[in-house]
Amino acid sequence: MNTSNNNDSSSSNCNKNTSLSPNLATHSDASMSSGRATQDSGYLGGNIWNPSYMNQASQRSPQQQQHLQQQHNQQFCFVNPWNEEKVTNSQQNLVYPPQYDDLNSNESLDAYRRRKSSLVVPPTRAAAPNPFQYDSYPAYTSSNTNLAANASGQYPSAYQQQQQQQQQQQHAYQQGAIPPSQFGSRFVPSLYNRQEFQRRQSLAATNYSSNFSSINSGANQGTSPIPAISSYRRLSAYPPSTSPPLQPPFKQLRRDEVQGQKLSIPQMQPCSSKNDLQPVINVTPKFRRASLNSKTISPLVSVTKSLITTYSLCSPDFTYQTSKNPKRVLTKPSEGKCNNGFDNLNSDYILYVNDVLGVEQNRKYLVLDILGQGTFGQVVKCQNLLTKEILAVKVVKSRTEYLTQSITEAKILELLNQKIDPANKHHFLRMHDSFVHKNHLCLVFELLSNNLYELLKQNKFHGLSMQLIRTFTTQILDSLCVLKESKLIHCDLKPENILLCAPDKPELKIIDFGSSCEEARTVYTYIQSRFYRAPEIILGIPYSTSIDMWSLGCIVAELFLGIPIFPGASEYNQLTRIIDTLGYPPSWMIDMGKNSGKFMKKLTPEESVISTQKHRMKTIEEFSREYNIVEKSSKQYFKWKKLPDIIRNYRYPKSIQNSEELIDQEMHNRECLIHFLGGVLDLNPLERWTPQQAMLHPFITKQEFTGEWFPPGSSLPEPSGKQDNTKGQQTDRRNSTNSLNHDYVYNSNIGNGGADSVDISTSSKGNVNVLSNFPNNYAVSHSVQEGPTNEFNKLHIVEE
Ligand SMILES: Nc1ncnc2c1ncn2[C@@H]1O[C@H](COP(=O)(O)OP(=O)(O)OP(=O)(O)O)[C@@H](O)[C@H]1O
Repeated sequence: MNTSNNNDSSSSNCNKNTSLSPNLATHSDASMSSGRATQDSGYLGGNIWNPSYMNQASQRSPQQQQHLQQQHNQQFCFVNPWNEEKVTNSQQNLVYPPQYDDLNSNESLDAYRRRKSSLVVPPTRAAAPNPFQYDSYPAYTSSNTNLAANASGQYPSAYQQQQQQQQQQQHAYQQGAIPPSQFGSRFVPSLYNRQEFQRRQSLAATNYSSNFSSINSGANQGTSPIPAISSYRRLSAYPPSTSPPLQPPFKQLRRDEVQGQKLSIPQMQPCSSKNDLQPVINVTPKFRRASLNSKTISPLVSVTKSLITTYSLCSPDFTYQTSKNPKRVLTKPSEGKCNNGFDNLNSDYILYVNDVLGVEQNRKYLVLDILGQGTFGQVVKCQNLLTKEILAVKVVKSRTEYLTQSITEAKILELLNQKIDPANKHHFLRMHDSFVHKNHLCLVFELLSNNLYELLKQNKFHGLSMQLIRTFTTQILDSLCVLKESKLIHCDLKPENILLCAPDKPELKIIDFGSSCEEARTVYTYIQSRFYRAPEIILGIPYSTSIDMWSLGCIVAELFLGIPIFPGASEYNQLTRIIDTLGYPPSWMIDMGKNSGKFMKKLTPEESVISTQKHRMKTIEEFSREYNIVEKSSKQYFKWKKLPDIIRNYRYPKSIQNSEELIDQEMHNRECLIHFLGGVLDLNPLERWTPQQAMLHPFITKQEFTGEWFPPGSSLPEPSGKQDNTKGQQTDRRNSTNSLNHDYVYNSNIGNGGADSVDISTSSKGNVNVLSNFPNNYAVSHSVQEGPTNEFNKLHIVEE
């Protein structure tokens, strides 16, 4: 053998495999002819019939071929499928079939050989029933076999057929037919007419049965003249239309043969229940490796959960440390510019997932994710590694002004948590701890869920149900009652600062006391988020806890409408929207406000003739010209301008649109809400309801609402004025359809019941019944509210 030749070396390997037995060698083609073996190896080592090899072989000189053959004669025996009668090792590979009696005239030799060879393995198929039963098909058996129907017209059973075949075979031998033993290992049990055999012969079938190999060996020794019948039958023995699937999977069998395993062909057995199946369950399936705890793991687990171990097993040099993982940065911008590179430009600490906060002060808060970002800093979800508790940590900006204000927040929360509401009943955020990390004050809070803005967003900015609004409002009012009694002002009440305790419960808590102050120390004048900013703050007059009630009114309206009721784009725009919706504030507020002149103008004597109002808003042009800015006109979010109209005409929930009764109920509730909002969104802070008063309103208490309601302790002699105010018609007398005239005198020294400390003298000149404004057919103009989100559904279910 030419060992310097690649082909030869590969063939040498093949020889090792195929030298097991001549017969097995004949069928070891599947793997060997699958691409790796070259043309020569097909001959030298593969020991298979290979058309390309045959071509090559035919092109070689007889000397070359003889030489090659001699090299391998001692190692294997190739059985030429066509040299049926006198097969010898020396000639079998070199001789073409002596006759091609079924060769089509237009068929090439190669095509013929391909057609005739069962070594061109057909695709694997499902197992078939006993193939002998196919012989009973009349169309086939009548012409080609002796297995015809008996006299009664019935076809013999498989067993009867076998018996019949054996008898026929014996008879045929006696008549001079060539016994299959003379064909080497080849025979077809049911067919021993030579020509017929030659036409239908398949090498594939002849070596699959273990019984069969022993029979063959017996036959070769001449001890068994009558071959036993194999329970498997070659494919080509079936009529084309009824060819049964191959069984068992030949490729696998050949592979097993190559690996030297003794073939054991499963025998057919009757099977009546699943217990008869006796499945073989591998305790340790192939391709599994041991895990570190001595169990085996699947390939899937090894490349997913156990990837690190797998890598380690693949390469001893592989090392892995969690600390070297790239950390996900949570802060934007993430470039370290201040505080030794720890902070970004905005003095925000640059937070990464898996950072540990508070180590310098014996704390260990593992950063998990970002929860929110605000003016004062960032709020991150953390795990206290010492207690395993999941919490929220507010990492305050490192600038002094924020630090000072946050210290105030911490003090107020401490006061609320420990002194004012130790039992945790009044919906204030709980603070657990505080520490300093890299010059940042960190406040540790209980972990809460979504804020109300996020809830509305999830609800596609559609309003919440009345019941849910009531539940939320009651809780907020409860907090505001406590704050008022404690003379504390939150100063930044908005949906973002009201958080659900859990995503599936309508319980909430008030957060962010970073702007809070004592009523007696109202140092800052520029407070509250714009949409929720009270008119007295915009105008610049002294303020009290009533600014929180204004914010509450804006929040309640937003919960109903889904979007802010006063979404001002600027302070000017904010005031314009408020006035458009609710009318002008009382004159004393405008006169008193430090900022009034910025947004308003005193009416000229000519203008005063047609209006009882002393002031008017500057036009956009006037304001823009004066401040050299481009003030844009208000974008209208609602078709209607006045609060009662906006509320009344808001689309109905889908669930009630088909029920007249439910619509009536809804409209009644809306009137109640309008009345409630009228009291809370009173432009006059002195007349605005306190949380205690609002708590008693029918909207909260669910008492019957008759269209009129006066808060206890109210010093207003004419409550109808309140109702008219809700229509935005009280103070905007130019547009007024009814004439009301309240003159208020601010006296901060008088502290009586009612709203805030105020001495009020009123003269009411009109009265309109709210209920009389109900449209007759209000259902017609309402669009349908789309379905709520899942999150909202959850709340809804809890509520209803
Ligand atoms: N305890 C908490 N649990 C879950 N999320 C929280 C918690 N505290 C705050 N958040 C989230 O972080 C956001 C910002 O928090 P917070 O309002 O306290 O920060 P801020 O800097 O004071 O903001 P603002 O600009 O409103 O003053 C909140 O809107 C909320 O979504």
